[in-house]
Amino acid sequence: MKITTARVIVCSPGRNFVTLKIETDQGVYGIGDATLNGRELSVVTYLEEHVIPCLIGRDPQRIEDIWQFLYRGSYWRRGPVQMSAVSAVDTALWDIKAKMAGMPLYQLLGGRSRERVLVYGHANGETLEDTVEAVGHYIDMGYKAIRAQSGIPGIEKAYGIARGTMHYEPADAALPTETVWDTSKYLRFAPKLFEALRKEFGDEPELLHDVHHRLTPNEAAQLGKALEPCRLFWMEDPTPAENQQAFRLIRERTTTPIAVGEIFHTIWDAKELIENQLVDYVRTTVLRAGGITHLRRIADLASLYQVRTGSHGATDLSPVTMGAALHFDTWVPNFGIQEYMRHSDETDAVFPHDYRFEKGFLLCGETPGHGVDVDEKLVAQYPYKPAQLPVARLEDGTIWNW
Ligand SMILES: O=C(O)[C@@H](O)[C@@H](O)[C@H](O)[C@H](O)CO
Ligand SMILES: [Mg+2]
Repeated sequence: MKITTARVIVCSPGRNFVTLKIETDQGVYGIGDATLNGRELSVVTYLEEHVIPCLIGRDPQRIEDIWQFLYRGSYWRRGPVQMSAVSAVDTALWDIKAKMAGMPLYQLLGGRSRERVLVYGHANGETLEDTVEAVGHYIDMGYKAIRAQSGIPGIEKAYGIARGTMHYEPADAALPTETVWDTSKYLRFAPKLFEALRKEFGDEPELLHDVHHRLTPNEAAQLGKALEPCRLFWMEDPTPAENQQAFRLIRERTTTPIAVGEIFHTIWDAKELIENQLVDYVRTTVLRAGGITHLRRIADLASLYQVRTGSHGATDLSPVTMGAALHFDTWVPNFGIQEYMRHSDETDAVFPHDYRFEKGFLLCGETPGHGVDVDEKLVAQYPYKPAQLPVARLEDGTIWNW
């Protein structure tokens, strides 16, 4: 069996997506997601100039060998551009293998570990009251777990505040939008939000919160401690994880569960955090860390330390990533939760898929492969639009973590 062609498909049905389609001499093809939000075209070039020429003529069944070839063979290993490209290839090859076997992907991975995949939705509001209302809306839709992000009094345009209630798109302009951040206002406000949510909705719903790398370890410990009575499912990315040891300080001071990893690219980014049990959930997904092949290694390491998965699932990861992630989640023994930020109707139409939402859970389909395709005719209606992620500044103008 041979790879005959591989093509990169760029489209913008509401937001930009980069998709890889690998075709074979047996008529079977596979689809992978290579979207790197705000830096999309760098991955397009990496794939077109450096990866695709190496794929033509290769046996697509040799997934492991192709992974090693692309990872080790580049010499310049790791990083978001390379690993998004490797992820797309790997996802497409698993799609091909599963289609050849006539099985849904989760069967090839080892079969079903659960009937359905618990997901959390995104409730956002400009004020505390709006956010409480938005959480109520998700509860009404059947969600069991909800992430709450709110505007903060005195801060204009902080992270995570959606324009509508259902869709949030941070990459909103061709040049980065500048947002403002103030840690002390945030630290005073966040516990009030979660106290109000518990008061309104009681103990039952799982509540999550994304700190988006904004705090120092000490501030993160203060927040975790203040949120303990509100019993969060997790506090996400409380501080940047470049220094993995920074999490020791947070861990020693609070029992609020911690999730990290949406910007990790390999097992090395997560290794110390996992081995020292400094986090509870690892959020790395299929698209960011080398596809199914490498994510499986991260999950296996995590399972030795009772760390569970909590895959990133924002809308900049296309339905292709969501489909593959759901097969992974259906199999992986140490599953925790899956993020599910709904795609727009245009996006869903461009990427026909067989997964579905039911009462707070997602269910992957039974179609052979990962169950997601790309409609190449529709794609032509949505050309690429430059869009970058925002930057954050403190009130005095200092650049901060976004
Ligand atoms: O947890 C999340 O979903 C966020 O951190 C993302 O929305 C993130 O900001 C985007 O994926 C960036 O592209
Ligand atoms: Mg996040």
